[in-house]
Amino acid sequence: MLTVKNLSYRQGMKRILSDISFQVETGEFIGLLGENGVGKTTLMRALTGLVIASKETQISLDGHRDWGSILAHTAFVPNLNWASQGMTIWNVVSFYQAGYPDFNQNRWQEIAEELQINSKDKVGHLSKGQRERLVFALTVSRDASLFLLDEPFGGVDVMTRRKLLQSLLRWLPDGAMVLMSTHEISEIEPVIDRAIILKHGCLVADKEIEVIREQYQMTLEQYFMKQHAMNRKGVEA
Ligand SMILES: Nc1ncnc2c1ncn2[C@@H]1O[C@H](COP(=O)(O)OP(=O)(O)OP(=O)(O)O)[C@@H](O)[C@H]1O
Repeated sequence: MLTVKNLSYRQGMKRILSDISFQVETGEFIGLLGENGVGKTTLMRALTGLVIASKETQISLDGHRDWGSILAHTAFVPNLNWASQGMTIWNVVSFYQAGYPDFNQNRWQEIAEELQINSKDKVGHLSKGQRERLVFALTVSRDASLFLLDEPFGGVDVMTRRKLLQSLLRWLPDGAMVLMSTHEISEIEPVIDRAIILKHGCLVADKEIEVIREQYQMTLEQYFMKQHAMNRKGVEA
């Protein structure tokens, strides 16, 4: 289980994340939604210690509170900036494999084949979409407990995106927790269990999809638009 309590983050004078608390149960797939700049990426970076959250913040993953254990069980590839342009994908994978003992070679091969990732290609020669596919494949190839997927399919064409979402459920290890940010709300709806919505750096909604559909009789997109229309006091603006 992932528990996040009172997560806040400031950059200089600017408050980016304010007092965010939520839990992810074992096996849950969470959609992290919000407009551009609300703090989705920053939240994921804070969960991996890449940005230092305020001292009140408490994060625990499967009972672990120290960063060493949290990172060992969390799969997150924020970007490929660490790889030099001249490295081949094969080099990148070897590097990654050496750094993560839970790297699942069989899964990597299956994903790489499905995504038509050619291990001989150089990182510097990849298109935006191809880089995203590689980041996605590296992330999902780990036998981690928590998977942080930050807009994994932004530059990927719509047909591949849909196929990947379905395959993702098959590829993930049993009991895996997923936090995935996306702007493709209707595409993510069929696969997620719960939606967390951020607005102005605050968590404004944390709802199960079943509740949104059955109790509120809304699609996720309708629910998202409704949250978007609310002002800070929870009244429709
Ligand atoms: N490198 C940076 N330098 C300064 N401010 C930044 C930087 N990166 C992000 N921010 C600020 O942090 C806030 C949150 O950004 P973040 O990237 O987490 O948002 P996001 O919800 O992931 O956005 P998007 O949907 O556009 O990817 C933004 O409003 C931005 O002003």
